[in-house]
Amino acid sequence: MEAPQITIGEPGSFAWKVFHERHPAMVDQVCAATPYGPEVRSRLAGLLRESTAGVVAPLDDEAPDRERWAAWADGQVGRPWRECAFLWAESYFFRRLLAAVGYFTPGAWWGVDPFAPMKTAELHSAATTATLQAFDALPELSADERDAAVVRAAVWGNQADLAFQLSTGVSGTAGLVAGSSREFWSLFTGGGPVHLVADNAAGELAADLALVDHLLTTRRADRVVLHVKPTPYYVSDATPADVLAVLRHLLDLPGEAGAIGQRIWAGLRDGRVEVRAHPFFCAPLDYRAMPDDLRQEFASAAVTVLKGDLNYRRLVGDRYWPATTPFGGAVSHFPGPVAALRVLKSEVVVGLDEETVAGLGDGAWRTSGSHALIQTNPPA
Ligand SMILES: O=P(O)(O)OC[C@@]1(O)O[C@H](CO)[C@@H](O)[C@@H]1O
Repeated sequence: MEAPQITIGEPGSFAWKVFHERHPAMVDQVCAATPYGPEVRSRLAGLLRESTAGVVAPLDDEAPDRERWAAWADGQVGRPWRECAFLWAESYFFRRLLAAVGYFTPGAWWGVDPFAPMKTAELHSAATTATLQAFDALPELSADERDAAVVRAAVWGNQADLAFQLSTGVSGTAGLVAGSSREFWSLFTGGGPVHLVADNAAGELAADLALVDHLLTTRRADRVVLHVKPTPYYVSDATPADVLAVLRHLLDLPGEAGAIGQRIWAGLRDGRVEVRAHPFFCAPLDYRAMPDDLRQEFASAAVTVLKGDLNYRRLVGDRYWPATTPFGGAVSHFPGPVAALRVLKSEVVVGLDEETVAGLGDGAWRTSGSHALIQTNPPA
């Protein structure tokens, strides 16, 4: 029995606040970071008005993905936005934002990532710098400690503004509502291709590259496919350009961060690391609807690792599931062994035990970014 779908029309709900509070602030940030002219700013203002009080308008651009989006928008155009599913609505919002800033239009802003200034600032921030410096502790750790530290970095990197704790004296499990790095590593029983579906650029991506490096150097994977978004998405989501930006940043650093950058660079050149950007990663759909080519890839993977909140929502289904809904049941549609590394930043959660849910109470733990989870579904 499917739980109720999350829509954006419930005043005061998290999804409603994303559209009525987060998006206007984000548009202000985008317009402050790039000198868009009055036409672009007018289109962005119109998108905010439409998405908070109007009906869904069709795409009016000639982008390469237009036909794909026409199919994904079938049945949605003409509906009041407030009736739309949160996942669909926000995904369409970001696709419309790219059109509004001229990302698909030959001209001044063609192919210019409207979120690049924010991603660059985060990559050079004090928090990310501290995270990358903390990589120097990795070689001093035992194998188990390094396993735990690398996973901790990947999980909490999803909080974006967190410099993860590598010292073995610091608990990395504070704020975990489910799972452990031991559970994560138990999925890796020996070699094969690992697929890592990345989330955000900058600091999170740097931690993900450290995880990719660790998977290869510890022979849990003989190759890693790193999936990123084909276009800018949900503000900080990583694109192929962001992978290069983070990799080049690592290469300029001394110590372990630089060494990781060199090993990833070599891995890209010899094929042990591959970057892909399948259109489905910018689709407004959950992973039940993934196309056959992607399904076959994940089915043949030793493990698929999904990073972040949006991937989690797409994996388990963006619904008001009871938090104790078994994770394995919620992800049984996913081909092959799968792991979710996620900071909780929206209301969807499954796979928690009764005691944990009771202990967490009714606070903002679901959306505040204070808690995280590691959940796995091993091979059948
Ligand atoms: O996927 P990420 O980067 O971890 O988080 C994405 C997010 O910030 O955007 C959506 C709401 O705007 C939610 O899924 C979540 O709050």
